[in-house]
Amino acid sequence: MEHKFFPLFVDLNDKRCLVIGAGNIAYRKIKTLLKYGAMVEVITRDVAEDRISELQGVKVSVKAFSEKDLENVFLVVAATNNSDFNKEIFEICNAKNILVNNMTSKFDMNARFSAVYEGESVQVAVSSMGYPKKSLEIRDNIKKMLEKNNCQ
Ligand SMILES: C[C@@]1(CC(=O)O)c2cc3[nH]c(cc4nc(cc5[nH]c(cc(n2)[C@H]1CCC(=O)O)[C@@](C)(CC(=O)O)[C@@H]5CCC(=O)O)C(CC(=O)O)=C4CCC(=O)O)c(CCC(=O)O)c3CC(=O)O
Ligand SMILES: NC(=O)C1=CN([C@@H]2O[C@H](COP(=O)(O)OP(=O)(O)OC[C@H]3O[C@@H](n4cnc5c(N)ncnc54)[C@H](O)[C@@H]3O)[C@@H](O)[C@H]2O)C=CC1
Repeated sequence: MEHKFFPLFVDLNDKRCLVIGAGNIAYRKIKTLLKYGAMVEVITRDVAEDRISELQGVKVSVKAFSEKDLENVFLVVAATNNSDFNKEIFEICNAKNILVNNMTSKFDMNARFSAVYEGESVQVAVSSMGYPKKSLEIRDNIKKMLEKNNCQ
């Protein structure tokens, strides 16, 4: 369903975040979560991206996902390449009021990642309702503007 999301800055430090799926894009999402201090766990059918196994402090379980895995989880990333399964994960998490991102959809999630500019004393997050290319372009323009005006 297409509707506006509320922009919110969330403290992920020491929060349990569960990533389901372990491919190339999951790797990028995990790196982002780690950057903000999250405790990341991965559940996957197989590890398609080897760099995930090398990440310090990330627990990887090669097993089938079950609803029990959601206990005390703050944020879930549905990161498989199976959009039907990712949608199912979204529906389960949403019903439990768990934050859930879905990397194979524009709408079937309750939390989207954004295109971020990190300055020393400013953070800018851009979302374009599910269209990341547009967000990246706007983020890059904002970055230039802030740097030009010495507003980092
Ligand atoms: C809805 C959302 C859900 C989510 O993943 O959170 C989503 C969904 C999808 N992205 C897809 C593709 C790509 N996404 C990127 C990049 C990023 N995508 C990010 C966010 C979001 N992507 C959320 C909306 C954000 C918003 O509202 O603006 C960024 C900003 C943040 C991040 O992921 O951390 C990060 C940049 C990080 C950085 O560089 O700083 C690239 C480029 C690249 O990889 O280099 C491509 C390939 C090029 C292309 O195809 O555009 C597809 C497959 C489309 C298809 O196959 O057709 C879907 C699914 C779909 O559209 O159905
Ligand atoms: N949101 C975003 O930022 C982006 C999303 N995409 C989308 O991402 C998808 C491709 O993602 P990649 O990471 O390249 O995939 P990949 O093929 O590298 O990895 C898929 C992973 O999902 C796991 N998996 C699949 N089914 C599973 C199941 N039932 N249970 C548990 N794990 C399962 C696999 O074992 C594998 O680890 C494409 O559909 C594309 O549309 C692509 C670019 C960016």
